[in-house]
Amino acid sequence: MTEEYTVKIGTRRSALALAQTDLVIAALSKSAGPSVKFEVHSMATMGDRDKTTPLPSLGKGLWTSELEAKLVNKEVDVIVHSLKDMPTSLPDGCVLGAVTQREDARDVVVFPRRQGGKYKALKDLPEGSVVGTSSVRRAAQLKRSYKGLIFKDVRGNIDTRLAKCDDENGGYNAIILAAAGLLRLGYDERIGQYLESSTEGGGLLHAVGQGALGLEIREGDEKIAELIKAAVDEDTMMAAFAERSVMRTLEGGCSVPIGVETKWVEDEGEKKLRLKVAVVSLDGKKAVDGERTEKIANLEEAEALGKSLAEKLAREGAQEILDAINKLRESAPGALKVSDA
Ligand SMILES: NCc1[nH]cc(CCC(=O)O)c1CC(=O)O
Repeated sequence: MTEEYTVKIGTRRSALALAQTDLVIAALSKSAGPSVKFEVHSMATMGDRDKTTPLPSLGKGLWTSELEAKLVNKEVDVIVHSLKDMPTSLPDGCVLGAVTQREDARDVVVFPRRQGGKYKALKDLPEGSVVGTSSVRRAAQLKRSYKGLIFKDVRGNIDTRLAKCDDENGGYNAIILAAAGLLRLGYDERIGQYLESSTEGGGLLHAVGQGALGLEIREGDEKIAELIKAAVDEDTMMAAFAERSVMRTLEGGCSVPIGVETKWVEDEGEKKLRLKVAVVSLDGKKAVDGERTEKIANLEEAEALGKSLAEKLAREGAQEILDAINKLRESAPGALKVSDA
């Protein structure tokens, strides 16, 4: 007889977080069968509640810590996170048990509806146009290529940000969002331009883990570890471990300008993982870029690839850039906000 039990799933309460949790439950139910029930426990985390403190000042676990406390005391058994919101070092007793198949990992430009499709790309925007993003990674990389654009904070969940973009009094001529969130919520038609390393006029590298979901579980919980294997996408998981290893090695949190891009490629007849990394100063004036392509067979090799490329970039100037940002964080946290508008 199959044992009947209930798996409690922790998640944030935003529309995107709930949609992502539904995707995971659908994947798990298929293999677990009818004897396993799923129960959703949603909550607003500090990052959801505090809408004014600059993100860099809220610390690393702003989207995750309160859910992890519930995991450790067994109020939930699995947490479904946007992988990019998960710090690279987890609390004692918590492990990243599964990474799901990636949605489009790229960042995208959304233009206000009132502009009526007048602009198709960032390079078409007139000098002095205002671009909304609260991410220093996005702003710093775009400042490299678009000297005439002005960057301004835009906070809130995806619906809030789209509304601010469309608001005539909001002052934005474009905002930057992750493709994954828009696609998962069915806002495909709002995507005005995809940004990636090869974008004409200037693109950017996405956040570590962007577009993938991370399932966090208790260390040693073999039953749940086995259950969630059904949600794993091996290629995404190895790529994500390489990306997270870059971040961990450079000791950057979500508030530092580190961009990555990973792709599985065919190289000399073999399948390899290509990892690109960019570390950029806040003003976009200094940047260190790197790329490496290697055969990767497991998570340890993926982490080793990320670590060795990160160490090389650190020696080539990335450490200097990050040290300057960390010094600023201590002396003037407000300076880490994006706004120069
Ligand atoms: N920082 C918030 C956040 N966390 C995950 C996503 C989108 C989905 C994803 O990247 O997986 C977003 C919104 C955004 O950056 O546009």
